[in-house]
Amino acid sequence: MVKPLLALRSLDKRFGGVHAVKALSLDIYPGEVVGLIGPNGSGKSTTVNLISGATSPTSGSLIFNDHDITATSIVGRVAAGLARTFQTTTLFGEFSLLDHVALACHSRYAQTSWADALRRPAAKAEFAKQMAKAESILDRVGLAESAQLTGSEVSSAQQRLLMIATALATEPKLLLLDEPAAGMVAKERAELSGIIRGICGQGIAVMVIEHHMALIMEVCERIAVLNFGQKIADDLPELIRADPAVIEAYLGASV
Ligand SMILES: Nc1ncnc2c1ncn2[C@@H]1O[C@H](COP(=O)(O)OP(=O)(O)OP(=O)(O)O)[C@@H](O)[C@H]1O
Repeated sequence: MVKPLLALRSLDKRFGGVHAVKALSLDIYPGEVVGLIGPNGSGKSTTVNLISGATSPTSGSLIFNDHDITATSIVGRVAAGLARTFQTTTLFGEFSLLDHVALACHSRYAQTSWADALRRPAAKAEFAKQMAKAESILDRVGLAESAQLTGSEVSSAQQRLLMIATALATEPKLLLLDEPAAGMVAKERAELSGIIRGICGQGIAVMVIEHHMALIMEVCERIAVLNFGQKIADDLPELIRADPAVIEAYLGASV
């Protein structure tokens, strides 16, 4: 039997009087694309923050790749193979797209700063390897032709793809995408769907939080639904679409 890559076990998060996430249990398996949907304020971002380590649970635990990561730092989680993007994009204005991804590749850099400073052959070889890796990642997200442009010279959709590229540079086993299609038009969303499929095709599990239902229904193999912090459904897209509780809480007449 395949073991889950990530297992959330009765996760609870309270912010003072606000009970943002309630006894959430959820499994994510290697290479699958799981959607997390729900109305505004239902706890989706808090869940991503709990998984990425940006916030700690009030109770409950997280198991990742057979290890309990409940108390593991963000850096430790990235090293273990967890990466995320954010609802808002953050860019270094003067950096090219290639620079952004190459910088993110440093999380897997095999040489020491001393070897770099002394320009040892092994450090030069590692640098060349990391630049080639950065170029290949930009190609995977359709940004190869824009590699030398700065972040401010590309469209907001391309900036969002760049955020995915920098997350991929950390070589994740699980990628969390927080509203990746925000601000994208139909053509850009279609490209994003293909990119997400390509990522999971390489064995990386993806969790997508997104309000754009057509994208979620098209790209996800499974969808979990939150309402008032509680999971109310976790099923195949076609069953989620027809689930009366989900329709009442969230979908309404939108699908
Ligand atoms: N740092 C915080 N301090 C206090 N309350 C918070 C904090 N973060 C989230 N909340 C509250 O927790 C609840 C869940 O918020 P969360 O942002 O996780 O929902 P969401 O489903 O991601 O919403 P949206 O779709 O609008 O982004 C909300 O009531 C929110 O106001």
